[in-house]
Amino acid sequence: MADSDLQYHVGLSASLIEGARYVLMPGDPDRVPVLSAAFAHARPLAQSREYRSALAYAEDVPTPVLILSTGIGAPSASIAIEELARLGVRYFLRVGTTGAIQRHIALGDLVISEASVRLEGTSSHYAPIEYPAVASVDMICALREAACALGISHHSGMTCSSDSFWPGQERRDSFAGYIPRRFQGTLEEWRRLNVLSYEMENSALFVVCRALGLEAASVCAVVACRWQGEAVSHDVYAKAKHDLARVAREAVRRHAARAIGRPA
Ligand SMILES: O=P(O)(O)O[C@H]1O[C@H](CO)[C@@H](O)[C@H]1O
Ligand SMILES: O=c1cc[nH]c(=O)[nH]1
Repeated sequence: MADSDLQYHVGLSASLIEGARYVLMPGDPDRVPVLSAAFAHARPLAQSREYRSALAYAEDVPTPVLILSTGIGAPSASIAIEELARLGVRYFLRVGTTGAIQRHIALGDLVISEASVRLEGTSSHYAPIEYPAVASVDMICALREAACALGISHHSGMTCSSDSFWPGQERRDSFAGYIPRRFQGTLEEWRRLNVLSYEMENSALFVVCRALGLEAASVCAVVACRWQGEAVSHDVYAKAKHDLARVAREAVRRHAARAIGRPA
């Protein structure tokens, strides 16, 4: 493919990503070097808007692994999926942060999302609201196995993806204490429905990928415990991001070992 396939937003082309089939997708561009460091070799690729990228190599993964930040929120994540799919990427793993709403989940634990509540608007541009936002079973298995093998505390289950950080996640410290009526009491409702945590991109990732025939999953580090307060812990994140990177890399290795031989 010629460089005319340079994708408008992510600033990448097929030749730049060297046939990568997997992408690790953090929200925060600063997580790209952290994820890169989990691989034996990695090099920066491009920086375009919120999309910072690197290409990583692992001896036991047949193609390079792309790492690309998506910024905050579902619209920019959906743009990244569309543009990378055009370049041949097929497996999309979000490597994010999240706020727990269940009391048995501790700061620094990882949450593997099996499915996510669609409290965002982007996914409805791809499929009606009745369409479930579910992750790839094979990728969930690879994530669980990776976390177990590395001895990293983790949970798997439902998450909730909100278009806003404050009202949609019913944060009591929102400016002027403003939470619209439709979100009042929702944190407790999701908690009683066994939702594990809030973040902002999972459901769009799962719906867009399912709709387009791609595979997706998500692992997030818990940086807030909402029954303890609204604060997000930088100290916890500083340690947990390395656990996230190790689990992501090991999950790709395990998934790729099984995916070899599958039709492209
Ligand atoms: O840390 P990342 O991956 O950005 O994920 C979470 O953090 C951001 C909000 O602070 C949202 O993008 C949310 O989903
Ligand atoms: O509470 C949190 C923490 C991280 N990301 C979110 O969206 N919410």
